[in-house]
Amino acid sequence: MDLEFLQTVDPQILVGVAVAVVAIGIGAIFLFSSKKSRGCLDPENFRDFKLVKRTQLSHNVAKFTFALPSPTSVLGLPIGQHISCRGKDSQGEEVLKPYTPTTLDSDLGHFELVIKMYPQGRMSHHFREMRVGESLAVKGPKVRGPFYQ
Ligand SMILES: Cc1cc2nc3c(=O)[nH]c(=O)nc-3n(C[C@H](O)[C@H](O)[C@H](O)COP(=O)(O)OP(=O)(O)OC[C@H]3O[C@@H](n4cnc5c(N)ncnc54)[C@H](O)[C@@H]3O)c2cc1C
Repeated sequence: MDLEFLQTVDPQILVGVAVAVVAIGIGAIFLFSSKKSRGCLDPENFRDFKLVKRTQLSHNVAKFTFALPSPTSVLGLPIGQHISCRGKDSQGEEVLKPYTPTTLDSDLGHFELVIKMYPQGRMSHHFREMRVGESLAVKGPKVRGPFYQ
């Protein structure tokens, strides 16, 4: 392509066109990102997610698939962060434990947890007893410092 004509154009006009192109690009990126779903989690309040599938992976590990509100919903958990799950232990006492979904926001409409269940584990009891159709109370993202306590 012959670009010689550019040498005849006023440099101020060229700068103006370049600024306009960059501004349109930034605007398009902003528009695209603001249209993305903001996710289904609330860091302050628990929300219920229905268990739609349970797959036993080994004698004490199972994959739990939970439905999001719509087939196009995303969980909205940033990579490296985790959720807080609420359940009841074998004594009926409330227990909260952190878990890291194995799905990403590229997985629409559902999220998965792979859970190892310990014989004496308090939250393990909750997951062991969970059946398809029941709901799990989840809040997040749960962010802590670099060291988990
Ligand atoms: C950031 C983060 C993310 C996590 N993500 C996951 C996840 O995706 N999937 C998952 O399965 N767990 C995950 N965990 C662990 C989870 O939070 C619980 O600690 C685990 O499920 C055990 O909880 P519990 O209440 O059943 O056992 P507890 O009641 O806390 O423990 C009771 C007994 O169970 C046994 N036990 C418990 N945990 C262990 C262990 N780690 N190793 C050996 N014995 C143990 C011990 O005998 C213990 O005395 C995560 C933890 C953190 C900090």
